[in-house]
Amino acid sequence: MAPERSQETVTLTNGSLNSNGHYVEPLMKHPLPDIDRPYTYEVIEQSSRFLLERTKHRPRIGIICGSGLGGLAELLKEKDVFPYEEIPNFPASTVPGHAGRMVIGLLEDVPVICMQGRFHCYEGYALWKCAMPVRVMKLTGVTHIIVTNAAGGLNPAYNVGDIMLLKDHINMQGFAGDSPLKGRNDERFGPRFPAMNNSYDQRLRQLAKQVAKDIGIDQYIREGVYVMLGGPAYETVAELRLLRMLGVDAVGMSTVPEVMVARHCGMTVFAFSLITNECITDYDAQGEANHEEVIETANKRQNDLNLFVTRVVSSMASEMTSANGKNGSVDEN
Ligand SMILES: O=P(O)(O)O[C@H]1O[C@H](CO)[C@@H](O)[C@H]1O
Ligand SMILES: Nc1nc2[nH]cnc2c(=O)[nH]1
Repeated sequence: MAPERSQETVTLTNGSLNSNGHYVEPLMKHPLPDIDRPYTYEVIEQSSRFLLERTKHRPRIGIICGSGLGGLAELLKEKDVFPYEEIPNFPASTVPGHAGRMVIGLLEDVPVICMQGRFHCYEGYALWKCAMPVRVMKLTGVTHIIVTNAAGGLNPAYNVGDIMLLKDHINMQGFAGDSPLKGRNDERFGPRFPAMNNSYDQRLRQLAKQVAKDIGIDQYIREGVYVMLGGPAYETVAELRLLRMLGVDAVGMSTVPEVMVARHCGMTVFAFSLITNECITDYDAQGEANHEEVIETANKRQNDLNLFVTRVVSSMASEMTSANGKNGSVDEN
């Protein structure tokens, strides 16, 4: 139907024609696809308030447990456990090896908030949704985050069972125009254009290397570059060869959105990959990547990793105490 003309403008369902007869789209009325509509600050606040009202702990350290690495959350004392389906606005965890619970409690004596299971974009979630729990943690008072993952070792010097401290990442989805920070920016979280160099805190990497030495696992420690691909398929030989040329050391399907959102809201980040399998870059190789091997390696390395993370958390909390007199807690309990 032809629009009704008035002298100055003509109103259409979604916009108007200006006096030159050009269609003018109304600002902000355009329905955005879900991918461009991250949760508002108020929605994130609702999730964090839900947690704060149900726990006495006030952690400043958050932990995201990667595939098969959720056993760490079992070590927490005086813990409060929140299945994701009970937390307002939380997506559901669908991957084996990801329990799907937020666990808040004491690791040794340090209060921590721990994601026992994370969200991946291959589960069908937008990148901002995969990373939304990081903002929830932020609004509960978290200032330092430990992000862990299971990854394929692409650097030929790496062995299965190694622990690669992330010194950098390649945001492959970003090359294609996707980002967990895409869409409207709310300055209460962070700036429109955040810097991403120095994302992986140097001081925490030093501290972790010292911890590894102290507990006798320094021979497994590596430092390298992680890439996140969308998954869920593992990589082809040609893709892996390309990634190696780009300087990638370990390949996974997570972490980058969480780290970007954490840096955007000013958190200090420490991240590591457990190398759970060797990336196959040889056309004649018989083996194939599979999630069972990933979980099996994670289970085998669980004890070392639990001790490693526990000690890293203790050392971080000591440093935070010296810096501001608080034992890794927003308010002393
Ligand atoms: O990154 P996390 O969640 O540790 O898991 C990794 O392991 C799974 C594949 O085996 C993928 O989800 C990949 O991202
Ligand atoms: N993309 C990818 N993710 C993984 N997660 C654990 N191992 C791998 C791997 O080899 N490739």
